[in-house]
Amino acid sequence: MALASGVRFAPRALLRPWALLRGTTLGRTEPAAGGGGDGARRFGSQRVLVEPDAASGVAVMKLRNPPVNALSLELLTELVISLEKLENDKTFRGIILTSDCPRVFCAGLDLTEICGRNPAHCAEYWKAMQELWLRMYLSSLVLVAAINGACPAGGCIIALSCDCRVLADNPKYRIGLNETLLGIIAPFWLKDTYVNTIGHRASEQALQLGSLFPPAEALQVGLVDQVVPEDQVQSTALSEMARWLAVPDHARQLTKNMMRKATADRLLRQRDADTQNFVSFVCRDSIQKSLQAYLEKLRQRKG
Ligand SMILES: CCC/C=C/C(=O)SCCNC(=O)CCNC(=O)[C@H](O)C(C)(C)COP(=O)([O-])OP(=O)([O-])OC[C@H]1O[C@@H](n2cnc3c(N)ncnc32)[C@H](O)[C@@H]1OP(=O)([O-])[O-]
Repeated sequence: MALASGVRFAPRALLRPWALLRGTTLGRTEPAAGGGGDGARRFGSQRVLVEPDAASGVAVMKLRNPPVNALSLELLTELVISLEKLENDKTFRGIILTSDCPRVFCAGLDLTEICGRNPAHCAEYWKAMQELWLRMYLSSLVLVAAINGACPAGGCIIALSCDCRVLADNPKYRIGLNETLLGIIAPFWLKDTYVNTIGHRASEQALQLGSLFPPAEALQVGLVDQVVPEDQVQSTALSEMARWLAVPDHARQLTKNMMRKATADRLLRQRDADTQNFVSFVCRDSIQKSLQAYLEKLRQRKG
């Protein structure tokens, strides 16, 4: 992690994301609607669509893992690879992260990845979640979350890993860490991310209660930076991006690193132990039962 002026500090080779790819189509490049030169070409994978604009140095990254952008192992892996690709391309200075699925930004962990699975699978999955958080939290790029749908649990963490959040003003688009309501516990690094964003007391309360905040409350508590009408989420995210990009990269990057490094280092120091804790916890019979019941409730709710 070199910290010289302008040098990117995101940790490299924390994992080998390619090794996790199973049957994905990452790397596909296709002309964006409207055509154009290289700057208008979009690329991505089955579950992550990247629309780069070389002229502005900003790429829009869209999650598209229908129906609810649950963070499957494949989605986590494809996100890490897309992020790495943009980090390594000096053309880009910022990413706007948004959803391609209607009404949902991201439903959080894909519960089918940790329910009824063996410990080895849960461990592989958790490492991929850690990896994405580390990459996003320490990214040298400006990340703006354009939250155009519901944003619970792991979805909230993805948003909180960004530098700035714009939420659509729709009472159904609630955001927060609701883990306790599923009978599970946010690990320390999710808790730290929450505390770093909204402070200790508000986190203590919201984490225990599993609070999901509607837009006005999310703004009030500081979980998001702006709440705007749904049709203005993208344009507001672009304006926010311009504000962040007006700052010289090296000064902003080093400041970001100064603010976030201790939190990320805490996980880096105990990644294996954190994985073991997670696996032994979610593989307990009682937790598996809670997760199964929650999934069943979600499936029935649909009907
Ligand atoms: C400890 C670690 C920290 C992190 C913890 C977490 O993230 S824990 C995660 C905490 N996350 C939550 O508590 C969020 C739970 N989800 C929700 O609250 C809602 O789905 C919604 C508000 C996101 C969208 O509402 P909507 O009315 O637009 O959609 P809908 O409700 O009709 O669902 C459509 C389909 O998607 C399915 N499915 C949904 N979520 C998940 C999932 N996470 N996984 C897998 N599947 C999921 C659902 O079963 C249904 O499947 P079916 O029947 O088609 O086979």
